Amino acid sequence: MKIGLMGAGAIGQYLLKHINGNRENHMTVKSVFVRNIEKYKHLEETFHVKLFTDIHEFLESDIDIVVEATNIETVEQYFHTIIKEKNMMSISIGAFSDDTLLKIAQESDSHKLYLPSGGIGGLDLIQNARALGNIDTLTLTTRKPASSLTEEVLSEETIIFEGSAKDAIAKYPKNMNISIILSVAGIGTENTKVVLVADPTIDKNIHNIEVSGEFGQASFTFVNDPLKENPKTSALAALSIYATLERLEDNIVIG
Ligand SMILES: NC(=O)C1=CN([C@@H]2O[C@H](COP(=O)(O)OP(=O)(O)OC[C@H]3O[C@@H](n4cnc5c(N)ncnc54)[C@H](O)[C@@H]3O)[C@@H](O)[C@H]2O)C=CC1
Ligand SMILES: O=C([O-])CC(=O)C(=O)O
Repeated sequence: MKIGLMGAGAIGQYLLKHINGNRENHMTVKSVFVRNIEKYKHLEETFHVKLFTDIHEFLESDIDIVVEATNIETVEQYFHTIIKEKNMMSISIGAFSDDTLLKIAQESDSHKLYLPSGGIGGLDLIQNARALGNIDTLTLTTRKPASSLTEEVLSEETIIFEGSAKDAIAKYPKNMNISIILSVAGIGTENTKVVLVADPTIDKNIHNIEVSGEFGQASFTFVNDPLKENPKTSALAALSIYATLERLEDNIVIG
């Protein structure tokens, strides 16, 4: 599988290292879309990729799928163009917090949109639970190191947000993408409740999901190590892209 990567930040460089640095898998990043060629020039030699700043040239390059690891605005800017030309995997899930882009993807008869689970898991259960029955409540409680959420110096854990996933992503676009994948898998952004806690005593990103409905009830807790290049981002988010890409080529589908 030939990959076109958008973004060469923490997740992007993790993917370059683990995909192009591993001869065992059947994936290669061929093209990388960046804003500043000079800044990332070194990647061309290290990972044998070609850098692009023009979206059309990037999409016309020798790639099968676009993997996005930039930010919500970039997805909003380029999604329409990309999905006409290629399959896309996107991790800046906040871009799908209203139905606009999801509808376009749903109606596309030529290309698919893949949304990896990112910093959480359990989305198979959530989708199963809502398939033929109701989900009554769905709540995400996220606890992150205070410094990744606020510039204020906090001496104790503080709830900095409580409300819907829709409002959570608007206020914390770099920290609440998981609230949107959870909503999309479950009962929508207005019905999914979020509590966000800034905790000065922890160095992990901890996510707790509580769900109840006709199926019964479930709770999950994820205690994630952050990526050292970007402590806002859990290593699991980068892994979820890598593993979702791998599964695309598998004959056995689990979950
Ligand atoms: N769904 C999930 O569970 C998670 C999603 N994320 C999201 O994943 C995305 C990437 O995260 P990180 O790699 O940690 O962020 P990062 O800030 O380390 O890297 C983002 C990179 O994108 C580049 N970029 C920005 N605009 C661009 C454009 N128009 N064209 C090309 N490149 C552009 C930036 O220069 C930067 O190098 C963010 O949107 C983040 O919020 C992060 C963690 C979990
Ligand atoms: O990586 C994480 O733990 C979650 C995150 O930042 C997000 O959802 O935006």
